[in-house]
Amino acid sequence: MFLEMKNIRKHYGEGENKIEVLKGIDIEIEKGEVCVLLGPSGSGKSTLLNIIGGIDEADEGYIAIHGDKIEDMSEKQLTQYRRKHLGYVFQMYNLIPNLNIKENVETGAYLSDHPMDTDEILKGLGLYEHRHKLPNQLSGGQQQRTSIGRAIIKNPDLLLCDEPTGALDYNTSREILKLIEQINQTYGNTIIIVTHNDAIKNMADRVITLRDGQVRKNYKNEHKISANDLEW
Ligand SMILES: Nc1ncnc2c1ncn2[C@@H]1O[C@H](COP(=O)(O)OP(=O)(O)OP(=O)(O)O)[C@@H](O)[C@H]1O
Repeated sequence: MFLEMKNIRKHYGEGENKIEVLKGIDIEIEKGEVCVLLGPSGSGKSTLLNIIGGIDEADEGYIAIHGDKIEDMSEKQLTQYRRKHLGYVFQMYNLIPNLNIKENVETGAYLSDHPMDTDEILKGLGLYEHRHKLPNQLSGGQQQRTSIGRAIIKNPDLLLCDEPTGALDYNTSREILKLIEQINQTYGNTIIIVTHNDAIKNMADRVITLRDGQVRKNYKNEHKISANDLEW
């Protein structure tokens, strides 16, 4: 199993303010799967993604990648894990405003052992001609493509996408989802997409729904369609 989560629990606050955000999550994801994580606002999706990403810590339970438990890792190993295995795509792109598009993509290669060629990535993303521009000179879709470039330049085993289309219109969203699909097909990386958009589950290999900090549904999608055919 590529990614295994077992009895993940997480709370925030103490006493009267204590909220149980994740109440014992068990999930297994195979290598190369596109997994869509759905659930209402506040159900714990981003918290779970941040725990998988090693940015937040669970109170209980464990996450193992390739059989290596994250909780057993030293700070140094955790840094290695983030560096080697993980790419992160955020809803609001989080680009560095005073670096151009090429430089923003290159920040993702920092400290990576075998980064991919930046120009190749820029060409694949349709950003090559814009490479010398600053983020605020590009559309939302182009900025999101830049942030995807930054996440994939180190060719991560695991690509985590938190509402990657949340700020985009229908056509641009579909373009971004097609890009994510193409990355999965080309590099075989495992991809987790957190979204509010129910339609995106149709392009997934695995669909997981959270409600109130628990897994409500977890199934393999036998009738996967291409991102190009998604409608909402
Ligand atoms: N750092 C934090 N401190 C306190 N409470 C938090 C923190 N992060 C998240 N929460 C709370 O945990 C709950 C789950 O939040 P989370 O962001 O994981 O949900 P979500 O399913 O991703 O929601 P959304 O779809 O709105 O992004 C919410 O009630 C939120 O207010």
